[in-house]
Amino acid sequence: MPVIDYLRISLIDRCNFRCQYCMPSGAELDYLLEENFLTKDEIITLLKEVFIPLGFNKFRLTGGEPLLRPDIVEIVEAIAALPETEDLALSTNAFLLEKLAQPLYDAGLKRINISLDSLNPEQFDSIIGNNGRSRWQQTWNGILAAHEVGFDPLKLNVVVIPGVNDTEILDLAALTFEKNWHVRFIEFMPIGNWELERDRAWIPSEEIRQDIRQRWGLDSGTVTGNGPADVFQIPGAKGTLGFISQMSECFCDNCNRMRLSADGWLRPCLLNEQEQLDLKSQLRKSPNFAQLRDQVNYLLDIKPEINFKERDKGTTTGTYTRTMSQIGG
Ligand SMILES: Nc1nc2c(ncn2[C@@H]2O[C@H](COP(=O)(O)OP(=O)(O)OP(=O)(O)O)[C@@H](O)[C@H]2O)c(=O)[nH]1
Ligand SMILES: C[S@@+](CC[C@H](N)C(=O)[O-])C[C@H]1O[C@@H](n2cnc3c(N)ncnc32)[C@H](O)[C@@H]1O
Ligand code: SF4
Ligand code: SF4
Repeated sequence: MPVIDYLRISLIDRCNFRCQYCMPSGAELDYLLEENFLTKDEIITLLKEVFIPLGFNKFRLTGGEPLLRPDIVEIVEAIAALPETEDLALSTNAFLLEKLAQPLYDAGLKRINISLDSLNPEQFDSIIGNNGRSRWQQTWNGILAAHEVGFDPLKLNVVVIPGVNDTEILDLAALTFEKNWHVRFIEFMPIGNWELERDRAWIPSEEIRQDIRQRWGLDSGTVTGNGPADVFQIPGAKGTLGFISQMSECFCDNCNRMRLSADGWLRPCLLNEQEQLDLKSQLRKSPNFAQLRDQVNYLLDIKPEINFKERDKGTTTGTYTRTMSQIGG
């Protein structure tokens, strides 16, 4: 069994985008009250007193859109300053990144993963539900700013939606000729938008690889990461291609992570809504950290059982009550 040392920390459940596959426009979402978000100090206390003593040393900040947190730079700075932190990364849609790239880098963030589902501004706007105002250019500027500041690796996440952006796969893959970027194609998961799942489902990564292989060839590649991507490279390209194939190839055997929601619930598996632990309520009373560590340890012990018993249920019967943005995708 792999070591579980990677915590994905959701900082906020809100977002300035409404991606079709995640929180589609019109979907009724119950947002958390701000007073229920874990504060920077509470996050640091949980890391110091609970997670680091249990062996966690890799952290990813996500959401919702984590750059909407006004204290994002301070949170990065505080986690980066913990001597035990081995890896600190962020997932973002890059809309607010142009101004934040440098401060985040200076605060100690070294890795960044950015959602980018299309190179075509109209298509992009329709996927992210732009509400009448184009978001493409500001997002692209954010990506370029991250590149210029020196984030390396810089990963671009593409959720492939059949009939929508699958025609752009070769264009997106071709970005890796010019730039040392890591373009990752993600199979759409049935979380967040039932309509999309029922209509068009997902495209297996191997089909995408086949298209790329036929056009340019495809070798295996390497890139730093803690996640489930299989990495390849077009011969002669500067960057790499990653494939995240949670639907066609189960990667739960190698699962190394847990998730902490913005309101402080610890979730042992993305696709499982049982056995969650409410850390915030305990933290806000008079916390007994030894007891909290025991409770988290228990979740670590039963995690393999949760993974395998519940994953199939999650992908076929549609029992999720929270979207990726609410869980911390
Ligand atoms: N099924 C499943 N999918 C996941 C999990 N974590 C990430 N993913 C998928 O992988 C995509 C990319 O995740 P990122 O936030 O970029 O993180 P990562 O790939 O784990 O990060 P790296 O450390 O850079 O490899 C997500 O959008 C999900 O679709 C997980 O625990 N389970
Ligand atoms: C929930 S977002 C949060 C961070 C940030 N807002 C962003 O978009 O990168 C994290 C990741 O979840 C992915 N995601 C959301 N819904 C998904 C779904 N139904 N299937 C697969 N990936 C999904 C997004 O593409 C993104 O890469
Ligand atoms: S994928 Fe990220 S950017 Fe898109 S709606 Fe979800 S949280 Fe927002
Ligand atoms: S579905 Fe659950 S067990 Fe599988 S990789 Fe994701 S978090 Fe881990």
